[in-house]
Amino acid sequence: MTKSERQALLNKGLLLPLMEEFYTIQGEGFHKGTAAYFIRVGGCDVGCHWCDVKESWVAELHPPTAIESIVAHATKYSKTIVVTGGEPLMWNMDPLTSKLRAEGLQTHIETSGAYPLTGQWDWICLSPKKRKLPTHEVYAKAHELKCIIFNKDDFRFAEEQAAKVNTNCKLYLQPEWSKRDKVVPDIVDYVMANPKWKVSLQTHKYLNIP
Ligand SMILES: C[S@@+](CC[C@H](N)C(=O)[O-])C[C@H]1O[C@@H](n2cnc3c(N)ncnc32)[C@H](O)[C@@H]1O
Ligand SMILES: Nc1nc2[nH]cc(C(=O)O)c2c(=O)[nH]1
Ligand code: SF4
Ligand SMILES: [Mg+2]
Repeated sequence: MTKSERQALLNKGLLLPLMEEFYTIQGEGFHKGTAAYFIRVGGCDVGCHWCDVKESWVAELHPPTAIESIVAHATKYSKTIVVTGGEPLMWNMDPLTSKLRAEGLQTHIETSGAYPLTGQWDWICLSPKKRKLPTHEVYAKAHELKCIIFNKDDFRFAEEQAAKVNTNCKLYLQPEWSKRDKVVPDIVDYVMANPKWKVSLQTHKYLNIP
């Protein structure tokens, strides 16, 4: 395959830069505790300074992988598939999600929402970032809003984002991992005072699983 043929397939979402795929327990948010197969797609230019997967950022470092092979692996492990990254919405997610759904699998996404929403999703976890805000469409369609708390201004940002999502959207505050000791007491107080929010922890990091 020539370089331009490969690029054309990436542009269509028929190949995706695959960083890793693994079967684990969803650690975060509404589906925390549920066994799920994770597909981590490379490429992200949002640039969160505390990102826990910076190795994902440069798409070219991850092999362009046929979606048929990603789906074939996924079907062996789980009925619940979480597509994450990197920022998965930098790629056209229509072909991957239609193949996953054709196999009867539930499609979940973890996204900043900073790029146009593609794909058919059973669950959208939107985690907005100040540096590159979500699109209007993803606010309307998100099932879960998961705001990361690194400092006190992030509570203000979280409320601003909560005002933009649909009324059925579940609301979560999740401590930034490196600041957890400092911010957890503030999150606890905040959720007790504002019970429309729930706490989300990165439970996989406490369990020492991927
Ligand atoms: C690595 S991101 C990939 C998906 C997408 N780019 C996004 O940000 O939603 C997956 C989830 O981890 C969260 N996350 C990343 N780094 C974190 C950290 N240091 N502490 C807590 N959550 C973090 C993100 O906000 C997001 O909800
Ligand atoms: N166990 C586990 N749960 C997760 N939930 C969201 C994750 C992500 O990086 O998107 C993640 C992850 O990396 N591992
Ligand atoms: S948007 Fe997601 S993957 Fe990209 S830098 Fe931020 S947390 Fe990391
Ligand atoms: Mg993670």
